[in-house]
Amino acid sequence: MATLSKLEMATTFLAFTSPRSATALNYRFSSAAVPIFSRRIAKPVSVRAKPSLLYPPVVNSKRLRKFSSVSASASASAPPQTDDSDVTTKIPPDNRIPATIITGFLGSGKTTLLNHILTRDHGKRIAVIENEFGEVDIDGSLVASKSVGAEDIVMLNNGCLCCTVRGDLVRMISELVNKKKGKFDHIVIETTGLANPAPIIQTFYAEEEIFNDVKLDGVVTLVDAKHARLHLDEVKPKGVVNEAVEQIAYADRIIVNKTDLVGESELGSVVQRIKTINSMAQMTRTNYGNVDLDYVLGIGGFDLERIESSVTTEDDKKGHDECHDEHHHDHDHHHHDHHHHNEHEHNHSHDHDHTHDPGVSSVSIVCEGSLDLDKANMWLGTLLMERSEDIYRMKGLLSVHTMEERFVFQGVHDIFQGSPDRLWGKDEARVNKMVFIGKNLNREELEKGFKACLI
Ligand SMILES: Nc1nc2c(ncn2[C@@H]2O[C@H](COP(=O)(O)OP(=O)(O)OP(=O)(O)O)[C@@H](O)[C@H]2O)c(=O)[nH]1
Repeated sequence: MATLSKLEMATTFLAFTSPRSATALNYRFSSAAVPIFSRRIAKPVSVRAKPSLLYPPVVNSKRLRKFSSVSASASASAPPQTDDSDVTTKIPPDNRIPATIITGFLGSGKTTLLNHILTRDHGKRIAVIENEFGEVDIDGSLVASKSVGAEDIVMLNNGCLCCTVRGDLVRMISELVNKKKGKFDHIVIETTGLANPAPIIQTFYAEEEIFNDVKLDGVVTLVDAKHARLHLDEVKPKGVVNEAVEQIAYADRIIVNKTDLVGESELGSVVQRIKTINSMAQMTRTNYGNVDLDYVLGIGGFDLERIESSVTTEDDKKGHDECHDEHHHDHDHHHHDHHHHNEHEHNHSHDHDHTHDPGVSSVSIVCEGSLDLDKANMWLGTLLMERSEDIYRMKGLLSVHTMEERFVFQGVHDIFQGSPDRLWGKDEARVNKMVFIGKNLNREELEKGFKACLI
């Protein structure tokens, strides 16, 4: 894993560069970086004492595709790197091999979907990585491997991708890339039904040898319409994650499968429940994983240039003059969830004011206006530092005062990617849009923090 030099480190987190020189950057807020942030944030008097997320310095183009970790040994007093060149680079083209993670609870239909993908005529050569517990006859379950499709099917056995065999996953992907580059166009990874997708997602950012050649295209989560509620509502002992909830929380696309086994109202209730957890993902309903392949391959769920589609809600399309008040939702008191989702019902008469949701939920903020750069850096930087464990995913599109371009960002826990994208239109309303998915999200706190950054 690459480590930033002291100079790079200092300039990475300080807001010295001109807006024109801003370009894409990936960060990981390693625990080692925390003391540095804490020290700086404790002295907010100095501009230097603030982490800069929104105006990252120019980094050389190779760096753009490299993941960098931050070391605590860096000196905060290193001179700033300035670059006044007229850098027009925005988000550079990304030619890395896309990889899709297919996850979902036990029996939800992951292998069925994989077979569907492999047997369809899409012209893509797909390498498959299967993760199963125990001795499983791969050819038995993956009928497609006998016919057309899979260029390579490799198997990770005896362990869960999220823990013991993560090193094997890295080796496998590296081997695929080194030995078979050019022979396949896409990698599909099927996880076990009990996997938590987070460590798998993080592998794509944390391992430099993977990050440079392979990009995460998206997380597709299968949900068994018949049994989902049972799994989602299962009360786990304190500190134990509910895998079914986690799998939905990290998803870019959700496939509610096995709809032939349930009635409309049961299906509607499952769909509502899913939306409380993840309001960002697109959702579809089907049987036997029968979906368009475009729905699962080529998603761009982690691409900065495709942030807008995930943060644009139905309400946004109708226009808005002021900040959305996302607490206008129906609340489900049987569980700890609140319905922070796009197809929400406007309920102005609610008399409860829960601000702290102990479950996994989504919070969206949509608000017109421009942000003060320093304040926004401080807010996002602090949020990442203090709440990254709880914030599973976030995506946003911001309007920063003095910045002609929109600023787009996405994050998974302590991994943050941000970049200016296109220019704001002359008559375009400068609307900020953000979605957070995570645990213990306090909507009011998030909204208050954001609003305090507005000019
Ligand atoms: N009725 C019905 N059965 C389905 C549907 N999709 C898949 N199945 C069946 O459900 C069973 C489990 O499907 P799989 O594709 O093996 O599920 P999986 O998620 O890979 O299962 P695990 O690997 O055990 O986690 C199989 O018998 C499938 O044929 C569906 O939409 N409706």
